[in-house]
Amino acid sequence: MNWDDTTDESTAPERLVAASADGEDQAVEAALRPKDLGEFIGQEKVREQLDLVLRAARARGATADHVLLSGAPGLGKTTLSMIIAAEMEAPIRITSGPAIQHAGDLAAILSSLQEGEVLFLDEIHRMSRPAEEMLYMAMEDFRVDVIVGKGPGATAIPLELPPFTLVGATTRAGLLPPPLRDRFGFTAHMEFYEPAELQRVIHRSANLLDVEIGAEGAAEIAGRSRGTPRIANRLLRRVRDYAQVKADGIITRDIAQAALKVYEVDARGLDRLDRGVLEALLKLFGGGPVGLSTLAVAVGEERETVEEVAEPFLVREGLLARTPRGRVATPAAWAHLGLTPPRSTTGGSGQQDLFGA
Ligand SMILES: Nc1ncnc2c1ncn2[C@@H]1O[C@H](COP(=O)(O)OP(=O)(O)OP(=O)(O)O)[C@@H](O)[C@H]1O
Repeated sequence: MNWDDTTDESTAPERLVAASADGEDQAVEAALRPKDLGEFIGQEKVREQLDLVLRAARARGATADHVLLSGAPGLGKTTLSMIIAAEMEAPIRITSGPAIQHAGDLAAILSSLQEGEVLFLDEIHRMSRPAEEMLYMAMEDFRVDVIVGKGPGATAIPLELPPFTLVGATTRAGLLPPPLRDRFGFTAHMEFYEPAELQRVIHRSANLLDVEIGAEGAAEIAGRSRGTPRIANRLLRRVRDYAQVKADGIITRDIAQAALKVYEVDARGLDRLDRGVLEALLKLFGGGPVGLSTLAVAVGEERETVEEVAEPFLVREGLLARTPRGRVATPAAWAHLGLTPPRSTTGGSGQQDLFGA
């Protein structure tokens, strides 16, 4: 089982609230992708800046500058790369860092690009080192040196490339070596979406999927979508199923609530795993501090699952804090689970207070 919420796109997530794409998402997403910047919801600053970059390039009759998109999975990086190509009326080639293991793989792709083509390189931080170094020269001088032969007899044959636009995407901009980061003319950081923006995403998708949904139903789904359009679209599809089977197909607030109860996604977007971690922290350890390993044993999960899958969202939501003494629940966590903190627990800072230590 792989519940990786952050980087590994190769395995299907089994959680409804996972931000990475599963097989069904991939099939449906193509139909739901906004096709131009006007249709792209939210990310106002990124849209405005990108619009300027693309318009200016078009006016000059030039290829657009290389673009780096950073942000969590499911926020729209692939979608934006396709929009860049569409706005530049250019073809697009899509690949990913892990798919490029050798510099030769990259050379083959680069040398077959057409003039002005957009090359979308997802998970660019996972490319191999030699490929990365080849990319530096390709981005800057539109040239690569292809090495022919091995050992002392090896020779470098320079190969001219047509001008192209590289759109790199990464969930971890901090992992990119500065020489690579510096070669992008435009860098955009994508933020999590506000509930009102997700509501618009849901209405748009419902329209495309021919699903009837009220404003309150959309708000209910938006609030549980963890700031991520991909999750919003996935929850919408599951709620649609419920509405079809249990009601007249129309998504109201009551239907959305009842459906998401069945799927165990709570009002804040926490699923069974997230709630299990919080409940253990509160009920078994009085809100902490408790060590990660102990917490993991208590919920019957691997350390890594708790640390990498459940905790990032709990921390982002301000429900859990990682402190040097261990994991600690915040007052918001007690409130969310409807529990009363032990009297002497101030700000969730813990067991020590509780036992007068
Ligand atoms: N701003 C947006 N407006 C409307 N729909 C959006 C928006 N951003 C993303 N989506 C929808 O969310 C889904 C996921 O988007 P996309 O595949 O572009 O995310 P991503 O950031 O590339 O994810 P990953 O990093 O996992 O590849 C798509 O189906 C797309 O339709």
